[in-house]
Amino acid sequence: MNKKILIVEDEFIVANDLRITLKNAGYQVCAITDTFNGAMQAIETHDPELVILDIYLKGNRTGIDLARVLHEKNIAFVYLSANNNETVMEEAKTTQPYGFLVKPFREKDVLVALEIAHYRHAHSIEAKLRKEQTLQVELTNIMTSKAGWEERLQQMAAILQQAIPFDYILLGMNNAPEGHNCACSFFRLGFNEYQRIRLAELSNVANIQPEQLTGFINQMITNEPGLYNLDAFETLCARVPEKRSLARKFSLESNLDIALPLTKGSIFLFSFYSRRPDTYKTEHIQLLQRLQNALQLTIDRLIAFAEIERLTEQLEREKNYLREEVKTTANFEEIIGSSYNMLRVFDLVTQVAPVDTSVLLLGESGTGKELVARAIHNLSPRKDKLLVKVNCAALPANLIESELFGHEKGAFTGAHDKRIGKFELAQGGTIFLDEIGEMPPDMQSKLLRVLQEKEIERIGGRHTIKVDVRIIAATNRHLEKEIAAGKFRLDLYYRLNVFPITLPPLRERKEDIPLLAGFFAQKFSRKTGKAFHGIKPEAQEEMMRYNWPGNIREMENIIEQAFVLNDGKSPLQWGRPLINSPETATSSPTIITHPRTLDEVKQQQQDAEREYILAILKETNGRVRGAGGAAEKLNMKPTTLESRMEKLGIKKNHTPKTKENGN
Ligand SMILES: Nc1ncnc2c1ncn2[C@@H]1O[C@H](COP(=O)(O)OP(=O)(O)OP(=O)(O)O)[C@@H](O)[C@H]1O
Repeated sequence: MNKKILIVEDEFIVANDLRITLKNAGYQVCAITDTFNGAMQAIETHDPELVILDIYLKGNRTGIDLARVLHEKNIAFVYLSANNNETVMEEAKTTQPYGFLVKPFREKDVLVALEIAHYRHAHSIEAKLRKEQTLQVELTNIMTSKAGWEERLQQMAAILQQAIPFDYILLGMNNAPEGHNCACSFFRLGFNEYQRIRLAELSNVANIQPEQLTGFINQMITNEPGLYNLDAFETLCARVPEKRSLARKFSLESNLDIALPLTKGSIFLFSFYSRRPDTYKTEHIQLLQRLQNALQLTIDRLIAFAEIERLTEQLEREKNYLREEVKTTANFEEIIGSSYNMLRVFDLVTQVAPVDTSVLLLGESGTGKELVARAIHNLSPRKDKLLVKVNCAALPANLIESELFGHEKGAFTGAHDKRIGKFELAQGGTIFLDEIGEMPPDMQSKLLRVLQEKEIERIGGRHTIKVDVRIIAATNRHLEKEIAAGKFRLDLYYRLNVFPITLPPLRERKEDIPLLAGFFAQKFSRKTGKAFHGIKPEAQEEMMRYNWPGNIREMENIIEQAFVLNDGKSPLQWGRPLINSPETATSSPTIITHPRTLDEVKQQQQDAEREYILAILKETNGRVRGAGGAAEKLNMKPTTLESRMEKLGIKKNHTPKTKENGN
C-alpha cells in the first residue's frame, strides 16, 4: 500500500480523524490543507496519487474548482461533503469524481471508497492506453489503404473523431505535396460520413478570399496549441474574422488548434471545431501530443505516397510522350549550316540557351525552327527534362485548352478519364508552341495568364498547379500584322517576343545549299542502301539557282525522291525540274521578311502597338476612359494607356484611320 494521499478539508477535526484512519490503514498522508491554493502547492510538491477533498473550502475557490484541476492532471479524487444541495451535487458530478462520501461517514466507508477510486483510476488509465494504442494502429493502417491524399486525410480525421469529437475539422500544412492544396477540411454529416470541403470551396462558402484563407492557415501553423470554449471562443471569433466566418457558416461554438512538427521542417495543423460550447479539454491536446509520433509517421508517409503517386504519374506521361516522340524525331541530327546568317543564329542560340528567357522563333516554313527549338532545349539546364511540342495549328480549337492544360475526369462530355496537359508534361522542361500565330484568341488570353502566373488549372479541376516550364514559341506568320488585324494579342506578343531569333530562308544562305544537299544525300543513302555517286552538274546548277520556297524541308524531299528514282550507280538528278515560279523568282510578296536587328524588332513592335491602339480607339470612337473605353478594352489603366499613346505620338483627339485609308 503506502499510497500518497492529500487531504483537503476545512474542518480541522474531520481532517485529523481522517489522517489517523488513513495512516493506520497504511496510506502515506503527504499533506493536509484547507484551501484551493494550499492544495495546488501540495500537489506541486508531493505529487499525490489520491486526493480526498471537501466541496467547501476556506477562501473563494471550492473543492469543485480543485476537482477540475485534478481531472486535467489525471489524479484520482473522492469528494467528502456534508452538502447535499442538488445543484452543487450536479456540478460536482460534471468533474467525474472517482467517489463520493457524505458526512458523517464511517471509517470503513472511507477506506472502501478510496480503494475503489484507486482501482477505477488505474483501470481507466489502462483503458486509455489501450484506446491510444488502437488509435495508433488505426492511423498506421491508413497507409495500407488504397486512396488519394485527401481521402487519406479524411480517414485520419475520422479516426481522431473517436478521441476528439468535432463537427468540422480543418487540416493544413506549410509544405503540402506538389499538386495538392495546403489545406482541406471536413464537415461531419453523420456517423463516419463527412463532406470534403477544399480550400476553393471553403473560400466560397465561408466568404473568405483565397489569399486571406492561406494567410490564416499559415498563421495558425505558427501559433501555440490553444483551446477555446464558451467565452474564450467568442473572444477568439471577435479577434479573428476567419474563425468568425467559419463559426457562423457551420454554427460552431468551440475550437481546438494544434500544429505538430513533421520531419523535414514541415508543420501540420489540426483545427477542430464543435457545435457544443465546451467540447475541448487540455487532455485532448495532451492526447494529440502523445500521439505525435504516430501522427508524424502517418502524415510523413502520406506525403511520401502522394509524391510517389505524382512521380509515377509523371513517369507514365513521359513514357507515353517519349514513345510518340521517338516516332517523330528519331532522326534528329545536327543543324547544318556555315553561312554568315546561320552562324548568327548559332550565336543567338548559345547565348539564350542557358538562361530561362522565352524565345520566339521566326522564319518561313521548313527553315528549321523546330530543330533550333530542340537545340536550345538541349543546351539548356533543362535538357534532362522533356521538350514537349504543341502544334497550335493542328489542334481543333475546342481541344487546345484540354491539350495544353489537361482535364479532370467528367469535366466535359467525352472526358472519360483524367488527362494531363502538355504544360504539366513539360514540368521542369520546355514547351515548344509551334505555329503560335494560329492560336485562337480566347486561348491566347488563357496562355497569357499561365505565362504571367506560372500556374495552370485543369479543365474541371478544383485547384491550381504550379508549373515551371520554359517557353519557346515559333511562327511563320508576320505577328505584327496579325496584331494590327486584331488576331493576335499584343500583350501575349510582348510576353513571347523576349528574345526573337529569325531563321533565314534557304535563298538567303545559298552557300549552305551544297552542304545540306550532301548531308541529306548521305542520310538517304544510308536509309535506302543505295550508294551516293554525287549530283549531276546540271542538277547542281539548278539547285543553286532555285529559290526553295519550301526551304530545307523541300530540299530534303527532293533529295529523297531523287534517291528513290536513282539506280544506285549514277549521280543524282531531280525527279522534277526546279523552276522558280513567278512568285518565287524574286522575293515574293507572300514571303515574309522578319526583323534582323534589335532596333528593327523594336520599331516593328512600336508600329504594331500603334496600329493596335488606333484600331481599338476606332472601335471606341476615340474614347479612352470609362466603361467601354479603350483602356478597359485593352485591360490597362487609363493613365498607362495615355502615356503609351503620348509615347507613340497618338493624340487624344486623333481621328483613327484604318491602314487601307492610308494611316
Ligand atoms: N540546318 C539544318 N540542318 C539539317 N536539317 C535541317 C536544318 N534545318 C531544317 N532541317 C530539317 O528540315 C526539316 C524541317 O525543319 P523544321 O521542322 O525544324 O522546320 P520549321 O521551320 O519548324 O518548319 P514549319 O514552320 O513548317 O514547322 C526537318 O526535317 C529538319 O530536320
